[in-house]
Amino acid sequence: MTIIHISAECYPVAKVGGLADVVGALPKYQNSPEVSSQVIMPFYNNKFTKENVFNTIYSNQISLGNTLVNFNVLTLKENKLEFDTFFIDIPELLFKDYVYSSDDTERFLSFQIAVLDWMLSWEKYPDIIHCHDHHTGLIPFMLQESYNYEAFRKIPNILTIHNAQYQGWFPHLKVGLIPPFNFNHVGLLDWGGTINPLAAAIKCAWHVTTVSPSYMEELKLAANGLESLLSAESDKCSGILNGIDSHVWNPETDHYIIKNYNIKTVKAGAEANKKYLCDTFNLDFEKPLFAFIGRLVDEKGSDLFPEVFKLALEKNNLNILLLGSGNSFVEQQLEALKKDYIGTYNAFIGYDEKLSHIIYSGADFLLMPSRVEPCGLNQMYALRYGTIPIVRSIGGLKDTVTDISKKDGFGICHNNATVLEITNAIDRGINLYNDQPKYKKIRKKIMEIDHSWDVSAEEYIKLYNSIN
Ligand SMILES: Nc1ncnc2c1ncn2[C@@H]1O[C@H](COP(=O)(O)OP(=O)(O)O[C@H]2O[C@H](CO)[C@@H](O)[C@H](O)[C@H]2O)[C@@H](O)[C@H]1O
Repeated sequence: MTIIHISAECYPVAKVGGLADVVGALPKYQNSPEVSSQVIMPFYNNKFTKENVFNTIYSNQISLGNTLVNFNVLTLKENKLEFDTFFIDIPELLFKDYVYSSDDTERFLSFQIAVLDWMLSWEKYPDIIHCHDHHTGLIPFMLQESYNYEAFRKIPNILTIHNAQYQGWFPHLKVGLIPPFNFNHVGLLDWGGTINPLAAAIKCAWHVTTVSPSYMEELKLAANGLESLLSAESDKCSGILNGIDSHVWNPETDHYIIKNYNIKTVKAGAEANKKYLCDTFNLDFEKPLFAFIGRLVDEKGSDLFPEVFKLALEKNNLNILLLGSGNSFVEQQLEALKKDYIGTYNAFIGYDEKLSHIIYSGADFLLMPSRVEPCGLNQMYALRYGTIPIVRSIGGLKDTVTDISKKDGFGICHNNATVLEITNAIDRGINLYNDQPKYKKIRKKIMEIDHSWDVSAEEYIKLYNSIN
């Protein structure tokens, strides 16, 4: 079976968030003697593409409306990834030092057309086409409706929704950019009077998955306008929980962290990493360290942090360290807080993969007060590194973290994303930290939880077989 994943991000080539982690791991775990799982993604102008050498295996032109656009398909000369990866190089549109921008309609539409045009030249077509998020959401529509791609009509295709907040909307005025199709079916592109690639994919894909079972149920109630569509299509929808790449995210071998450790050596290992963080960010080693890593957007509850942090830091019994970027007003507030709590608070506004690994290993608690969390990978990384997650019970967080008050519980959960509930949850964390025997027992227990991709990758294979 040949599976083609089509995505805007893939770790370690290009990462903005969790989409990259999933697309960079799932194919590895799907590959077997019977299965070849491959990735097609855009060719960006970034660190990875600068540091690697590529071969051009195909060149052609696509029509984007009336404009002819040149594209190349590239492969790595020396592929160190554990799956075949193909890069669509469209010099004037995709080859930028960013992944997303304001002209994404043209950028990702040209990417999707180039992928399908190139696939037409293949001797053997793939068995499954697996699309990720709205950037590839017009592919299920084009496979079903575009005259150019009639040869692909029988290939089962899947859409995975990593985040339904973003839908890729663009006005009907631009419909001419999409390759010719039966215009009687133009309604398939529409949702609420505009072209909505995510909605089109939900309508046309053979099956739709979300990255956790709870998120699928929640989307039927709140999906940024797509609730009724997801309810109507629910027969072909299901949730499959993400896994983590337990080779990349392994405290025993992680080359980013200061000291490696396993379940037996976690005390010394976690302490060495915490010490590094305290020295680097001027924090107090003796106090528990609460951390946040992620995009500073409302979905993650980050707008609540300035108030939450002030209230918590006033008590002077903890440290807080934040790594993230996003909303500039929140960024400014978090920066401004630094001068008031020197010695117990710090924030690194930006993106830093290495630092994120050190934080997962050196922090005592990881905060995730998300308003929306389709799956969430951070809590699973935290568990593997022995850092106790403090989460709002929503989406994938609800599916992966059980409160310590329950039988076999190991995390701290709260029901609402409010300042009061988050500060209460932090207080519960401090109480747990002060009970060191209990804290250490839980730390060992969470490191044993297995969230590797093995189970979920198999679930996807079963799904492909069922729709084939
Ligand atoms: N400033 C920074 N510096 C370094 N690393 C940073 C960083 N900000 C974020 N990261 C990293 O990016 C990843 C974020 O993963 P998430 O699952 O939390 O996020 P995201 O919301 O992007 O993904 C969406 O897709 C994923 C995958 O399906 C779902 O789990 C999730 O719920 C959904 O919102 C983690 O690897 C994290 O360490």
